[in-house]
Amino acid sequence: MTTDFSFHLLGRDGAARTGEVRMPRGVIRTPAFMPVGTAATVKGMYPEQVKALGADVVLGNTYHLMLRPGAERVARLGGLHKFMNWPHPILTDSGGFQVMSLANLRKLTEEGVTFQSHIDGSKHVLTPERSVEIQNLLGSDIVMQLDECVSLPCEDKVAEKAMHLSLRWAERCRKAFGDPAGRALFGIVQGGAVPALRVESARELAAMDLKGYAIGGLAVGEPQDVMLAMIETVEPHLPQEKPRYLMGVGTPDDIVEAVRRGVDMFDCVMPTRAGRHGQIFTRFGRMNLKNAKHAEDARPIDPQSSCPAANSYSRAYLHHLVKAEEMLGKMLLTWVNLAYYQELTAGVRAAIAAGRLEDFIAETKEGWAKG
Ligand SMILES: CNc1nc2cc3c(cc2[nH]1)N=C(N)NC3
Repeated sequence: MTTDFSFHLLGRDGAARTGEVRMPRGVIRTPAFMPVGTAATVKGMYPEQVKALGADVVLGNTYHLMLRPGAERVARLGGLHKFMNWPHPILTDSGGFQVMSLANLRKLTEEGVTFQSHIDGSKHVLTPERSVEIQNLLGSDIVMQLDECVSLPCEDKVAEKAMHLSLRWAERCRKAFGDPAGRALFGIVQGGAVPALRVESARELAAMDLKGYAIGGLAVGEPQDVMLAMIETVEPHLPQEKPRYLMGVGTPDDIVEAVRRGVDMFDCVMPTRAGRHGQIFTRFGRMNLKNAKHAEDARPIDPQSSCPAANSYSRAYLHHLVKAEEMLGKMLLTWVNLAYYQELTAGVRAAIAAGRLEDFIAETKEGWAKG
């Protein structure tokens, strides 16, 4: 077990890469999909199940955990890994995005952001230093810088102001984080949909020599071609030897297209949230089990899937559970989706290692189209 944090490129296929992020709590095989565990739980899943699916790392959220149960309380109880019984790597988001999307009465200044909790209206402050402190209290393995997220579309000068503030906050996070063994601070590239701003952000962050780089401010409703164009703009300015993480992305198609363009890590609430609402992702494409056409379909979702939820329950039964809004329906379909996302990323890793990513993507998209 290593005491350091290191990234090893094990294979390439065009701009796509496969590798390993090695750290004390375990190895993250890339391209990696990180299930979202916002409030110290991957909703509807046992941690043992999440691990058994092949997930090497889960995501936690500073914003949610600082409000409830509180970062100091989690620290007093031994840290987030012990608290949620996930002894493997955890990446925590900094709160930058959630404050903008969830909190009330926000006031943003150079110092940081003050806001009211969406849970009980209590007042809170998040500065770069406090965000790093909270993530340290949680015991996070990969800490994200605090950034200012703008919602798209926005005026260029708004994106520029937010990008420059985020750079100054990255520097403050770097100073507050220091260089603790086995842990990493990732910067977040901002700049809205303005190529020149994105390039400036990437180059300034690369100069800070951080352990990894996220591309943020995307997957906020912009069309896929805008997101992919932004990745192509930023990618050449990010160090080849460090992990790239596309925040909040995405559908299976988003993921394979972003992998093709050099992204290594992903997180998205899509598989868990959609599963709770009866929508699933499979190698045959998407299905909505609310649809009456499944009411008497005795077939499992996918007999070839290794996931019990996909190979041992009829579509009719799952349709019934979804219509009845039964807890088990949410659990089984979350399991189906996370299993597929892990199966897809495992397939991508193997395809890159074998130099056949383009064939794999073509075969995969053919499967989705057949339905
Ligand atoms: C769902 N889309 C999404 N885009 C994101 C973008 C960011 C993020 C989280 C996201 N989620 N977290 C940040 N700290 N900054 C950028």
